[in-house]
Amino acid sequence: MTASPSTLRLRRPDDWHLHLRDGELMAFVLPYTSAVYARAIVMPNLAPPVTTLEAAEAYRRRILDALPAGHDFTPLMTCYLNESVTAQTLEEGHARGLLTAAKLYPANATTNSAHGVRDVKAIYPLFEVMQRIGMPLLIHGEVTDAAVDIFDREKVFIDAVLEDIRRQFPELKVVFEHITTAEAAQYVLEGSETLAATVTPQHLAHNRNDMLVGGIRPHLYCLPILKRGSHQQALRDAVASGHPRFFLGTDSAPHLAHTKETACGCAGVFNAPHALEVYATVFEAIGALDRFEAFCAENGPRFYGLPLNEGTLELERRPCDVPETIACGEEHLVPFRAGETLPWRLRRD
Ligand SMILES: NC(=O)N[C@@H](CC(=O)O)C(=O)O
Ligand SMILES: [Zn+2]
Ligand SMILES: [Zn+2]
Repeated sequence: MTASPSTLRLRRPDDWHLHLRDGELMAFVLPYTSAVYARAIVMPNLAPPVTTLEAAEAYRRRILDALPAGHDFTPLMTCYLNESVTAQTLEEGHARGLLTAAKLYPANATTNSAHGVRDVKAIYPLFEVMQRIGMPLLIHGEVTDAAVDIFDREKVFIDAVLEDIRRQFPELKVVFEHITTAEAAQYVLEGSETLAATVTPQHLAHNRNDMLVGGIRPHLYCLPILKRGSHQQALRDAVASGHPRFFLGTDSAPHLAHTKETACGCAGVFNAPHALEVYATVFEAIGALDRFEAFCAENGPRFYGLPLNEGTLELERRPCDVPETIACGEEHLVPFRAGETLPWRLRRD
């Protein structure tokens, strides 16, 4: 590959961490993802959360029914773990191909996680089953103790919770989702082949100064919260290394603008419209364009044990203007990088 190519052709990517929401908002945001990605791991933190096969099947059907004509997209469904979920649900859902993975949210760690897990050890019997059947465990890795500083919650989670899960269930596939710290990157780099991580475009492109210096930018507020620049650099180093167990997961998490631009704003970045262009910009900035396709389209399916996608897409070196806002019915959404011009543009035929 030349040092500064004018186009990037890559295998069609997948998004291994996505919030599609439900109802009208889901129908509105879905095409941004389904136009680009062949598959996405669909997060189950609806209200109420997806904890049964009936709920997962009905949600999957609603997503498929909302797909625009001509979009070739497969939603990979997940189950929200808590004390109400049965081993039978996971086994049967996985055997039927309905449930690809299950998600651990520590109770109250993030948006719609009030029904999450209070005592992780109480669901160890479910991990036992998942390990046996080869069903990946996806983790929002933050402790929620009031005494732990918000900037330390991911780092503390590793020793307080994750390390014991890894020791007790070494063959359980674990995805440490949306990692934000040097400690998490290091933990995955040193881990066995059953441990992987997703990395978002916002955590690669930004640090907490971007969110807080010169005014507070609520559209960069997400969880886990952006960390200091040295952590951003560690994430960049991890993906630049080409390590096969780091892969694309946008964590696109739409919230209507008025719920973010308020005294107590929601956490979540709506990045589905231009996540791929931002990832490309970061990979170029760190001199890792030769690792870009594997990050987007190979490492994820290999970890999950799924086939690589067949099609390709192309990014062109042409200015791409991101709108300030995107109207959504009477409301609006503010996309990631609103009002900016990105150096890469996805070719949309
Ligand atoms: N990332 C976020 O800040 N928010 C996500 C939840 C999550 O992924 O933790 C959401 O559902 O809004
Ligand atoms: Zn999360
Ligand atoms: Zn998320």
